[in-house]
Amino acid sequence: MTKTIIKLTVRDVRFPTSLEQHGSDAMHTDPDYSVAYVVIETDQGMQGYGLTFTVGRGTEIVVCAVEALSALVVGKSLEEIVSDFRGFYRLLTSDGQMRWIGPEKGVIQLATAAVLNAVWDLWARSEGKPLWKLLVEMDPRKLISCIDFRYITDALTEEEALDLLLKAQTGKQQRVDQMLKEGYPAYTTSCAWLGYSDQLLKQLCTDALNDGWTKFKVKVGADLKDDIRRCSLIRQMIGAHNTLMIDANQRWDVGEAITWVTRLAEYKPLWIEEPTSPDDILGHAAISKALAPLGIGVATGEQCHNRVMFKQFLQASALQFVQIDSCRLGSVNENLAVLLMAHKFKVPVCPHAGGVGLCELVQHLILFDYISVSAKYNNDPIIISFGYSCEMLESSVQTHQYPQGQVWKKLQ
Ligand SMILES: C[C@H](O)[C@@H](O)CC(=O)C(=O)O
Ligand SMILES: [Mg+2]
Repeated sequence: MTKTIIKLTVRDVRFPTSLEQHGSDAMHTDPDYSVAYVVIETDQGMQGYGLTFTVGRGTEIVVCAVEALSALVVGKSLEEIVSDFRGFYRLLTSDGQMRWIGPEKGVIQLATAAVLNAVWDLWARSEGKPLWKLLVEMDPRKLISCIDFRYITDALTEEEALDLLLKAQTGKQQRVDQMLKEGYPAYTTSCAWLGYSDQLLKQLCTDALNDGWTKFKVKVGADLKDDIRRCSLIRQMIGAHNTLMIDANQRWDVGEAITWVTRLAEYKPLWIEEPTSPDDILGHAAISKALAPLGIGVATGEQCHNRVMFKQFLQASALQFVQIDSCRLGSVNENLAVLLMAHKFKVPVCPHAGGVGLCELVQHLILFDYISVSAKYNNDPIIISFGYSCEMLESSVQTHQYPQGQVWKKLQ
């Protein structure tokens, strides 16, 4: 029986995280963690949930962009979409008029991500599977047919991508069993947001260590003296055996990044994340080259707006860790392209997940990457139910809806 999408709703949902500096970094000093939250509904009464992450003001613009795309979705059946998912991806990203405001970047790509995340969620739910399982059990040819290879064939052709997936079939069931038993390793960013006091950092770090965390990310970039103090403090607390990463959220120029990170090298960070503009591929290449002798890699991706950018970062050896983002790229379709390119270029994938819903969504993608693509992993349990884990508690959506939700009314 066909499932025709008859309705799409989108809401602006915001959490006032800036009040306590949760999520703060060197560039986003007052983020209110937010989402444009999409629900699609079929004529059979089934729903699919999708979202894209934002940080407060501006969410209303993403909501408008989702509304602009909705006419391309409503009226289509799920079967029609997934029988030519590449074509549907193109329909959304290559609309003769709307592509001018992208293409495949910025607000319109965030909106594409929210809509397509809802479609993938609907597809997984209609199959009664969590998204990762839908992907892992899908025929490799079908998976490939969901990817738009336009602009990336100089780095990865369809045939090569299929070959990578077919090769990774070996040992797949073992990896599924291992993941169900052990889960996939994760890192925490929650102890060391830039606006946190040293006292709070210490307390959160102690709690995280007690909970078994072994990998910690610290925000840096605003003040070198503060960074030295905070990195020294956290390194002392976690010991030499645990992993430290640092994240500057695009704060520096290229030369400044090299000098600053060199000053923090004694704390042995595994990577510096987003040292400079997310669009500066050659700048990232220069930073990578300068920091390699110090054993520090460059990570980026949370604001890397499409597969074409990732392609060039990989071709230019400008990053050592690929940070896919479930809501920045054009949903699962575009993330599949990036996972496969990263595998071809032998660069590990460590997803970005600081934001509403991102941890929930990206766990599906990294499980797929480990089981069906890279077969490489570095160990923390994860819990997943049906779909793409995008559904929010309706009570929470209503309380936080901007500006009419109770939480926001109280703050006015
Ligand atoms: C504004 C966000 O909290 C950002 O700082 C998240 C981020 O950079 C990360 O999780 O990495
Ligand atoms: Mg980051």
